[in-house]
This record gives sequence, C-alpha cells and structure tokens, in this order.
Amino acid sequence: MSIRLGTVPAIVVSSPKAASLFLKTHDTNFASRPRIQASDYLSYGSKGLLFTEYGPYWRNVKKLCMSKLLSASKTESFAALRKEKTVSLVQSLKKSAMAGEAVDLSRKIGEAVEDIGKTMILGRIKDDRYDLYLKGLVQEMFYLVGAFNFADYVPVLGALDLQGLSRRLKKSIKQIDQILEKIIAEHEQDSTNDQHRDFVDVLLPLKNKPLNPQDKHVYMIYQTNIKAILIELISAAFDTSAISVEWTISELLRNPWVIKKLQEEESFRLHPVGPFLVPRECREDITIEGYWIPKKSRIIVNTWAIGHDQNVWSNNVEEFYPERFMERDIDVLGHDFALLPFGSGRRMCPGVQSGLTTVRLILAQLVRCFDWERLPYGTQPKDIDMTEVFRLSAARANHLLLKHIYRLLK
Ligand code: HEM
Repeated sequence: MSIRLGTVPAIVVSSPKAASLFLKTHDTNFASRPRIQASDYLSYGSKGLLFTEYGPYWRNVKKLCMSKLLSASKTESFAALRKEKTVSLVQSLKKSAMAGEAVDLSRKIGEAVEDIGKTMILGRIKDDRYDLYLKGLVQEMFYLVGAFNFADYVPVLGALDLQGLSRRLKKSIKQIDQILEKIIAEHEQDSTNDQHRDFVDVLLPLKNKPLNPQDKHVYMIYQTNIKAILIELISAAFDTSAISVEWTISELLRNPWVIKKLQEEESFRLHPVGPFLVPRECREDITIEGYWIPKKSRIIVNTWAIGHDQNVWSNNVEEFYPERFMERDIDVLGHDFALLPFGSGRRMCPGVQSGLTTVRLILAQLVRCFDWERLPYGTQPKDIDMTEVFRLSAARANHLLLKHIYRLLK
C-alpha cells in the first residue's frame, strides 16, 4: 500500500511475500533509515547505528558493535550479571509473596531489565542521581522518536515547532549528554582490564583513532561517536526486552493452560515489540512487481498486521496458541517473513542474542518460581486488559498488577 505522509511518499508492507521482497531480495536498496528530527538529536547527527543512513560509516559501526559489544562471546561474558539481577528480582518477588502483597510486575520487570542493560553498557555509575535520571530521560527520548512529528513530513513547519517536540528533544539530549560525559570521565579515571568490561570500557581505548584502519573510508571515532553509540544501544535495549516479557506473561495469564508449553514466539507474533520495525528509507528509485517506488520513500514493515493475518496464521489468528509453532518450522531470526520480531536483512537487530537471552531467563524464572493471580480477584482470564500503546515500540498501556505465590517452598 502506498500513502503520502505530508511531502514524504510511504510504502506499507503487510505480507510475508512483500516483506521478503523489501528485506531480502532488495535489502540493499531499503537498508537506509530516514533522517528525522528526533533521531538526529538522539544520535548526535547520525553518529550511531540505529538511525544512521546506510553506507560505509554505518557498516563500520555495525562491524565494531558486532565484534566487540554484541558478539556471542561478549553476550555470554555477562551471564553472571544476568543471573545476579534475575536472582534479586526473584528474591524481591518472593518477599512480597510471603507478605501477601500485590505487585506491579511491569515495574519490577522493567527495573530488572534496565539494571542488566545499564550495567552491561555503562557499568558502574557512581552517582545515584544520574542513575535515577537516565531511565526517565531515555523514555522521554524514545517517546519523542516514536511521536508523529509534523516537521519530519512537512519540513517548512520545522522552524515553528508547533508540537513543542523540538524544545523537548533539545532539553532531554542536553541532560543525557551531561550524564554520558560524567560516566565517560569516571571510566577514564578508573579503567579496568578484566573480562567483564562494560561497553564504555571497550569503546574508550578506540577514542580518537580510525574506526576501521583497514577500510579505505577513514572515519575517526571521537567522544561524540561513542556517546551516540551508547545512547542508541541503551534506547534499543531498555524497553524491548521488558516489553517482550510483559506481553508473554499477559498472554499466559489469559491462557493459564498454556503455561507448561511456554514458547515466546507466540507473543512475538501477537505483540511484536517493533510493530513497524524501525522505518527504512529507499536509497534509489526502483520498480518492484510493476510498482514504481521513488528514492527516499519511507518503508514501513507492518509486522503487527502480518502477525494478525488469517491467510498466514489460519483463522485462530487472535488466539494465543503456541502449539502452532510445534507444527511449523519457523524461527525469529529473520529467516521467515511471517514472523519478524527482530527485523531481517542488513538492518536486522544486532542485539537479538542479548535480548533473547535476557527475555528467556527472566520469563523462565517468573514462571518457574511463582503462581500468578489476576487482580482484582475474580477477574476472568479473558478480561485481562491487553490495551497497547503504539509508538516506535508497542508496550502495554497499563501496568500488570498481580498477586503471586512462591511455589518452590517444600
Ligand atoms: C527482545 C528484545 C529486542 C527486540 C524485540 C528488538 C527488536 C528490534 C527491531 C524490530 C529492530 C529493527 C530491525 C529492522 O529494521 O529490520 C531492531 C534494531 C536494532 N536493535 Fe534491537 N531488539 C531487541 C533487543 C536489542 C538489544 C538488547 C540491543 C542492544 C544491546 C538492540 C540493538 C538494536 C540496534 C542497534 C538496532 C539497529 C540496527 C541497525 O539499524 O543497523 N536490540 N531491534
């Protein structure tokens, strides 16, 4: 489907066949990202990975992230950290279960995931005040990146800042920048060589050096580039994993008989964290299946619609029915265009291993250690509130408030 958003032509991709054409057959042509006002602020003018246009700079940053920050071995090196934070989550929930207290599970999951992501990326933050600020600031930035900003579609309106978004962006990034500067300075004074080095430790020795000495394109990596990479990874890591765990628990509460056959693929189908992936941009004019697509068109891959399409998933499409994944050979790693929670192709999520490991660990412990009861008492499974908010990520609109019983007591 083709629509026009202000002055920007946009193509909405809503079937596995079309997704495969855009993300596989013509992946190189659609591997760019549009430059939008919010991402420009967040990424210090396209100096990171997530919102940077396709080209040699993006390729080198991606290579750096994949080899030094998000590789399987680096992800594995944080196993003890993930375990420690998951054990604290379980201990805190056990305490409230023993006291018979209800719990805001959304908040608890969010805190645990954030704690893992923050320690992995920024490591030790000495000043508690910064720790507290950061989460709110990142959420504000994520909201602003996902907001429909008139300035991105009707550029002449940009200077007027009718929605006040530009002012909010400038204010947030200024505060985030101060915190990052402080964290970097602390790391510089107190460098570590042990194998559990956080991402700041890994990136700092590369400062003021060529990004990739072997590449003919010479890009230097300065402090601004490091800050852009860090803040983008924080934004990409914080909410995504927590939202995945929350939706899976929500579906399990609605379908208690499924709990023994836990499979997170089904919640990725019904509740993809990135319902439209992250927007792509067409790099050159191209004709696909007889349709002409002009350069600079915005490409929106509607994974939410694909996950809810009867033609793809049969007429029980609205049902949480994990058995369908036992009958069907499908994975979430971008090979099957019917299920794309992490995208596919060149711009696919590089944090997939890290994200999946965290989601699986937390989910498994929540289900293994506790029986969950819906609130208020007497609420039927089908009445669980499943309202979504659609931004760049689709989170639950309301927190999950639950009672729980610790079930591992002998
Ligand atoms: C369950 C957890 C996660 C989900 C569902 C998720 C989902 C996604 C999706 C849908 C995209 C867009 C892909 C596309 O355009 O084709 C993406 C991109 C990205 N993700 Fe994730 N993500 C998760 C966790 C993470 C983590 C933990 C990190 C890093 C620590 C991360 C870093 C990134 C980055 C840097 C990109 C941009 C890649 C690029 O543009 O080249 N993600 N993610």
